Amino acid sequence: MVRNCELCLERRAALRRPKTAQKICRECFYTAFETEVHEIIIKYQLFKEGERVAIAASGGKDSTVLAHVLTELNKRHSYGLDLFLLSIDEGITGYRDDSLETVKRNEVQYGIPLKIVSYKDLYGWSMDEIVGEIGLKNNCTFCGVFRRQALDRGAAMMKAQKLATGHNADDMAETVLLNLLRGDIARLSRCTAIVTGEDGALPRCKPFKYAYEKEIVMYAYFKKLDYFSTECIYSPNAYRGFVREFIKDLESIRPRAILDIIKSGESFRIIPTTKMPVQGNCERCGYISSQRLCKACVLLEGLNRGLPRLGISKAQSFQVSSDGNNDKRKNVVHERSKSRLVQHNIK
Ligand SMILES: Nc1ncnc2c1ncn2[C@@H]1O[C@H](COP(=O)(O)OP(=O)(O)OP(=O)(O)O)[C@@H](O)[C@H]1O
Repeated sequence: MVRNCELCLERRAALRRPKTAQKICRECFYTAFETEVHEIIIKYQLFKEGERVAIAASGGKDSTVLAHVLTELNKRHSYGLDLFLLSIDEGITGYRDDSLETVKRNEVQYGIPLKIVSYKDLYGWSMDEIVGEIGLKNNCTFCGVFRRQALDRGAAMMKAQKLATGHNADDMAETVLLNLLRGDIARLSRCTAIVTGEDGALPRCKPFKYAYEKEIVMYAYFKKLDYFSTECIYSPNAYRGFVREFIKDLESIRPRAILDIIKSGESFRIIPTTKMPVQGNCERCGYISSQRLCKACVLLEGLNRGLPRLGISKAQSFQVSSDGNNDKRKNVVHERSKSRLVQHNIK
């Protein structure tokens, strides 16, 4: 039996909404989804009028829907935002080159400018080259650390005042559980924040913090948005993948589980005596860091010296010096890598 939409009671129901299990029509789904994002933007004051906002755009479903929805809401509610797309080209042949083609089309479709920044230009290394050195295991560490800085640096080049990413509720729940499983209390206490880095140069926000991945996919599908859906060819992160599957299983039994995990994460309070990292700046590049050198500089130094595991090994058995020459194994310098040493300075 065909039922009418539970919200408008007029049009035919076309889908069951993953978040609420309501049977609704497409139009009511679009309205509900967009209204919820707008309400989150207003409630948490994610943007200020006139702000220049970089939308971190990978070409994937989340950031494509984010670019579409932010462009729409900016017009509809007169936010007065100066939006642009910011993409990082990690240099992954057969993956990022294809997804960047999607972002280039999005630039035309949404009528907002696009800036592309590459790892090769910033660090002297593409991910294809890094994987050639380190192999598949651990390559995500390089990619994650480098991307974080690359987004900040790209946004700074474009004089952005804020960065918006497409992290969704499933990503948030996954991060809460991962930090819990790793016993990473410092990260657990801050990973659910909807805005981070407010004390630094560039605050980041997550307008989709409460949006379900399934709804984002549905939105993109019904709106026929142009996005790229292939998984990264270098992502063998089994532990994260297991947590992801676990959350999907929980969601299938009880959809609210995702929001409840986020709520639990938000409720964690760190007892005041817990030793927390003190934020300072990297001695070499100036980027925010709780260590003398930021993680990107340590990883980069390892690559450039032919010791790619330098910043990966848990024991941190190698001392990294501020001039990069003090290592116990300083004689083991890879000539090819040495020639690539790139000044990595963001000051
Ligand atoms: N290469 C990139 N360039 C710009 N932004 C990126 C890039 N990779 C990731 N991001 C940003 O970080 C967010 C989370 O990235 P993640 O790698 O978890 O991908 P995801 O959850 O599949 O998101 P998406 O569907 O947007 O690719 C993305 O939504 C996007 O805003």
